Amino acid sequence: MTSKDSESADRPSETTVLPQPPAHKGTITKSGIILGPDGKPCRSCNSYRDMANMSALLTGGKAKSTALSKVTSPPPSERTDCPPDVEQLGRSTWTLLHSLSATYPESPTPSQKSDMKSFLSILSRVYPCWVCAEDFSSWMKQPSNSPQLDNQEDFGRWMCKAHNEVNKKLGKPEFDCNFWKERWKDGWKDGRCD
Ligand SMILES: Cc1cc2nc3c(=O)[nH]c(=O)nc-3n(C[C@H](O)[C@H](O)[C@H](O)COP(=O)(O)OP(=O)(O)OC[C@H]3O[C@@H](n4cnc5c(N)ncnc54)[C@H](O)[C@@H]3O)c2cc1C
Repeated sequence: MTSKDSESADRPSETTVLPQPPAHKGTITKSGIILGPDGKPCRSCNSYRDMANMSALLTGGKAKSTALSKVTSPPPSERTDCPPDVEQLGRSTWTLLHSLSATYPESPTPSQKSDMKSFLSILSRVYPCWVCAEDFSSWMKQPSNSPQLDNQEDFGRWMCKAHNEVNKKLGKPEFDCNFWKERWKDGWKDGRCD
């Protein structure tokens, strides 16, 4: 066995990585606050803003010392090191995901394709916002949405389509995927990223 053979033997083949349900689940309260598996408000599933609004509604504007109010106040403006809410986590994750597509090979090897397919499958199970993970996982499972990994352009456009799916769900404007490379790889033609 060559070192290349043993390397590929250690890797999961494309067919062995089956989509699984997200690893951690919780529930959604009637008031719309997403709880984690521990029954507490899930910080990475809600925005600080939504949790603060909900807390104000529940307490009639007065803060109470409950599990909810402990995570519902927006982070004090003087702090920049608070745990991420669903929006901060999302922005950071999209930055990673689009940057992965921007540096994906033009002609990937079978094992590079397999690695990326595994990564996306695992991400859709372990993403800390469990509702986001569930939706992302079921979207990817549809045959027309399976990751396009034959080359960098296909992957960049697939990632843009995946992100637009979430944008649509959240009522945000869709991004024009013709510009994915300017946004995430080359910089805009106006030179302001140089
Ligand atoms: C896999 C995944 C699933 C998510 N699911 C949910 C969810 O179910 N509920 C929820 O509340 N939040 C979810 N989020 C978070 C959500 O997508 C946003 O990240 C968050 O709301 C912050 O949005 P934003 O407006 O700051 O910009 P983001 O949507 O985070 O985008 C960051 C930047 O990417 C660029 N961009 C936008 N769209 C595209 C695109 N299609 N292609 C290329 N570049 C683009 C823009 O320049 C934008 O400023 C999810 C995030 C991820 C990674």
